[in-house]
Amino acid sequence: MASGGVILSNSFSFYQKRIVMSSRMQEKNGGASIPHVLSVAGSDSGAGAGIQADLKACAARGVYCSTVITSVTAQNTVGVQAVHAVPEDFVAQQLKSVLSDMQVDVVKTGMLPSVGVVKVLLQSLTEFSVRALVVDPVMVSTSGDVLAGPSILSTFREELLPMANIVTPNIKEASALLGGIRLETVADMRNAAELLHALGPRVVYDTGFSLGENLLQNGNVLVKGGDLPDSLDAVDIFFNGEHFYELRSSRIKTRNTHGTGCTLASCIAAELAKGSPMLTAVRVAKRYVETALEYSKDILIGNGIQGPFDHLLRLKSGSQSFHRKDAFNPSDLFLYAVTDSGMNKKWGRSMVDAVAAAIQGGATIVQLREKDAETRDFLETAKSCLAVCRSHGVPLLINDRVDVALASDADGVHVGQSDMPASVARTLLGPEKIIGVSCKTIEQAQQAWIGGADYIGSGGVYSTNTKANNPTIGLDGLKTVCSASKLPVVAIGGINASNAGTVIEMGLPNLKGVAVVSALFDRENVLAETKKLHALLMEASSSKIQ
Ligand SMILES: Nc1ncnc2c1ncn2[C@@H]1O[C@H](COP(=O)(O)OP(=O)(O)OP(=O)(O)O)[C@@H](O)[C@H]1O
Ligand SMILES: Cc1ncc(CO)c(N)n1
Ligand SMILES: [Mg+2]
Repeated sequence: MASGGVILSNSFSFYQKRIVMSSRMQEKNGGASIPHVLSVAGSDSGAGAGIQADLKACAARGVYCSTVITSVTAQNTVGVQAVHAVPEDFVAQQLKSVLSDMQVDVVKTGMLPSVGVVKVLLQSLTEFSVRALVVDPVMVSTSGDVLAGPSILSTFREELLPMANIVTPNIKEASALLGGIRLETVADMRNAAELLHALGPRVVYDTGFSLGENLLQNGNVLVKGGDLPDSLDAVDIFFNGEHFYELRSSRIKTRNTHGTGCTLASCIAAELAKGSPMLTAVRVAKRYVETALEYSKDILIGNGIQGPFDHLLRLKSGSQSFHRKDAFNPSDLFLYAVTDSGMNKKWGRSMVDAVAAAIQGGATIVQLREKDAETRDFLETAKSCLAVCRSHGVPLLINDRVDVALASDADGVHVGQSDMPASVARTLLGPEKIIGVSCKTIEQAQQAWIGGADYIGSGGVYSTNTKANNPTIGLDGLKTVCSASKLPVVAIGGINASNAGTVIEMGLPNLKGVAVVSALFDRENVLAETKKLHALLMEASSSKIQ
């Protein structure tokens, strides 16, 4: 059962036909299928919960998310100001548009504002097959506003829950579904999970990907304890019909918990779409919510009691987009300082002092090159140098170590031919960071361009003792690479005050500057040497061959 396994269920036998059809279509198109969640939910104008949370959660988990909007809410961090239900036949139309065209793996439901909408959804699920149904039985927002009234309870209980592979009520929703029973302790939550399991959900779930003991899974219940009174941990109870699992994480002290429920359910759906077994999907989802809350605990959006959090873990002030003024500017390559800890140690100065002096002397970009440092020390040095560079608007790149660049939030990396390929570094670092690649040949320059680099470093132009076994390419080699490169070039290797002028005066196309190590750092006075070289480069630039 390699793809599209047989789904067994009390009423979902129609699944099989569709799965055979869809795998045939995928074969015909020849493309890879992408894990796909369809969120059937309401819109939250404040974008912390509902459809917006679902889209962000799926994006963060690397899964495609299509959307059927059941209701539009005017909502913010204060509460829900108004609700406008989308007509049922229009919900049906959206479902048909998505499901008739796209291969959806998992449907996740949020706000279903009327019995009619639930019926429309169930009808669609008899026409188009999916692998699993995740039901978040949204009823009341944290602000106390009603999102689905009590008239819907019996439809949830009798028609929706029996179709769900997992249902994820919070404490209030579990209580409402069970006729208003009291839920105040973890023991009450266990009891509720068992009672809800008896109502359904009992659809047998097949990931369709993995064989073995995880292949078939019974319907599941997750009672979420985010709102459990007096609880130090955030405790959720998972029950699969056989075993209870008490899933605990630390309770993050934050006001930014709006949309945790929607996010958790979407993340479960996303993991199922990737082929995870149910318990794994739930554990990953809980860990993801905890991580996102911890990251976002101090962000401030809105003036109400419950704020949204950051699903993509990128908004915190201090992330680079707040500091760098603009994208990579090739003229920053003009005087490129590459550090060397051995040299700085020899002259009795710290790396930060050396970098500060180089910047003061006119260095336009700095690369931190640490071949022997322990990772922890390298990271600390990177952070301190970054503070200096940021305060002067000078980009800081890290030699070779993409992990250190990421951890320190430096402006980018410079990689050699035997380091990580530029394309992989680009995937890890994202579109904003700077990537430079050392290239000796036209082919390497071409490859750097294809891989998404921003500039290339070409050399060694002259022989140098900062790099062992590094053949020089000379001025001719530099000329060849510069003429063919689609990227800006910085010349490197044995360049100093006595030869920098010659390099610049050649007027090579794309050559934007020179990179130097010893000429700045194997000297007693870094500030004076950098100033001298800067003046010389200015002079040479004005007289270069046009
Ligand atoms: N402060 C917190 N720290 C850590 N985890 C939390 C916190 N608050 C909620 N959670 C977790 O978030 C998930 C969602 O639980 P919660 O009970 O808040 O759902 P919900 O009420 O449906 O959320 P919402 O209606 O705001 O979308 C659960 O896994 C819960 O344990
Ligand atoms: C649209 C919408 N769906 C779900 C919730 C529950 O958080 C909400 N507040 N708003
Ligand atoms: Mg909820």
